[in-house]
Amino acid sequence: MTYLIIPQWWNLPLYVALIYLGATRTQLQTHNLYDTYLPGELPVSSCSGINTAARTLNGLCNNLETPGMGAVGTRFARFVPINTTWGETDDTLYTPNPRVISQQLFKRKSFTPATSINLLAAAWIQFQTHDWFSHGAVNDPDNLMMFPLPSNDPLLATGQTNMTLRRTLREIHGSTRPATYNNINTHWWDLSQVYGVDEATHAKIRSGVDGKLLVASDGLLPVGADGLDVTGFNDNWWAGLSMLHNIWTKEHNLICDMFKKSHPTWSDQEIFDHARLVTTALNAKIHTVEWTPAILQDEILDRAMKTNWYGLAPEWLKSIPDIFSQQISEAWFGLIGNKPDFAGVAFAHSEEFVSVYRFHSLLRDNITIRSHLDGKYTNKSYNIAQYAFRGAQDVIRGNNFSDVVYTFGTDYPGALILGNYPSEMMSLNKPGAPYTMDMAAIDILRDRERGVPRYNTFRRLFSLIPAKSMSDISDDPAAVAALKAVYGEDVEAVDLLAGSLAESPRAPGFAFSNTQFQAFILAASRRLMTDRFFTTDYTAAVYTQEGLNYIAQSDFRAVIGRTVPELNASAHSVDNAFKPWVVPS
Ligand code: HEM
Repeated sequence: MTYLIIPQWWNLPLYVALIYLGATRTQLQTHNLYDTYLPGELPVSSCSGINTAARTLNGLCNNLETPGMGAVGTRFARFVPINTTWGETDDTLYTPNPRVISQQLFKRKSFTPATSINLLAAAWIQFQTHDWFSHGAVNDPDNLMMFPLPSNDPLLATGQTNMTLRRTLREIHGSTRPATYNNINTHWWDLSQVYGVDEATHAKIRSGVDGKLLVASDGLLPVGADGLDVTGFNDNWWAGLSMLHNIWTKEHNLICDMFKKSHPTWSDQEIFDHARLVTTALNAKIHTVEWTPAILQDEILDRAMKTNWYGLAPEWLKSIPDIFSQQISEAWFGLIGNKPDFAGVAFAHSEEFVSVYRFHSLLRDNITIRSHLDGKYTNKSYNIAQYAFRGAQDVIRGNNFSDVVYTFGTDYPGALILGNYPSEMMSLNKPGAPYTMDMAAIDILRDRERGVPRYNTFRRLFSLIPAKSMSDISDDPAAVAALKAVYGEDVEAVDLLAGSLAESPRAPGFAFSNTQFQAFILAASRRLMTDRFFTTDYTAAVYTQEGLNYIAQSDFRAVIGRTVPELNASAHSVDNAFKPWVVPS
């Protein structure tokens, strides 16, 4: 297939643009899927004795032919050829100095808001990434990366001279193949951040009655000895995550009530399994047809995402026989309930996918709680140190839950641009971590360490036109000057995150760059089209018709209205719950 790159595809007429995005997905499926397992390396598992009509905790047996695919602890795949993923070595690993990039290029001097979305949208994407992936918080204590602080660094005054970071835990395959990294969560889109991926965690979150998850007497998640909410996955915790885990726990429990009523003889486990399927699919639908069109506010994107879920065909034409090729069928009928599509490569998230979601600039320096009754700010304000980790509880339980959710619905996150990375994230003290973290420097170093290509190589490998000079990256002279101050004229040295934050033009309404969007095109479809529970088994026999109807009839506004009824009207003041809610004047 001949593929023609159209840099500003968003200027094409709607249907031409949709065809172009479809062709781009095919191009990427052909050139950007690389398995990191050699044949026979993936541990063999069996599905005998497993209820294959339900999602498993560890992700085993989603794929019945290859039961281990996407399971907890399996390797990240790659979106770029394996021989390009060696990971940088000392001669380039620390160049330019990650701390210089952090302080000169990324650091927020004043807050620039992203005014097309609300703070819910920021918490939401981290909540989703915790479903899809994590390299884990442990890292390798015996293998450190270390680089000197730049000569003008204020930290030198404290006596600190270097910055240290533990390497990511990895599997080394000798000198012929690059190291690989394991996902400590399941790769599947299965809401594992809510349900957990192992028996011990899962046992703590179940009530044991009618399929429901455990909540405390105030209706919110219980708190563990570590001061964090008891839920499936609570790493890098903050108020936004606590809020969403609470909402989805409540939603799960409401779905249990529905099933208990219609199937009074079902056991706790039967209700749980069905409620998990429905809750998970509803979450995936909301992400696909609501969150994405909010963060990428463009008519083409809106249609493309709805096509992914529903297909282009009107309902009355959906009963015609599917005699089409896979691609036409996916566009006509949608991915959901269609045949699975692996494009010849086993499913797993990739390192490159992790990298394009380094969205720490979305975080606000302060969250000030508003009253949902009159929209006015209260005197309760929390900086990052106060709203992160154990501080999440102070926000969630120190206020009315409805006021917290209202605050997230009405306030803006930060824009994903240069110079807007919260400075508190550059001196982050995570409980249990061996050092204070400069998250901006870490974002840069992790990509280099894991062999994620720098910006221009990334563009080349993703069928995008590479930049010839800094001014090809951005049409904003200030951004170009900032890039040059750190990278000189060396456009090949620009890191993926730096180039992405600097990049313009963007499609109007896009909160992130077209370079990041290219990886998104591939991943957004793939996590749906490879999952048995979104394809072959998206049926009434597995979900129940009642379950399918529930998913079809719900959006995030409805979820908020059900789980926090006081906010029903506020959530419905907008056509999409991720757009800033209308505050009464
Ligand atoms: C206060 C809130 C947050 C805190 C405390 C936090 C903290 C962290 C920490 C400590 C890491 C691991 C650093 C390392 O590699 O050593 C990390 C990684 C990451 N964070 Fe955040 N983060 C927050 C919010 C967010 C948000 C809103 C996003 C948006 C998507 C995000 C996306 C990521 C991604 C993609 C990674 C890489 C994960 C991996 O390597 O598997 N984070 N964060």
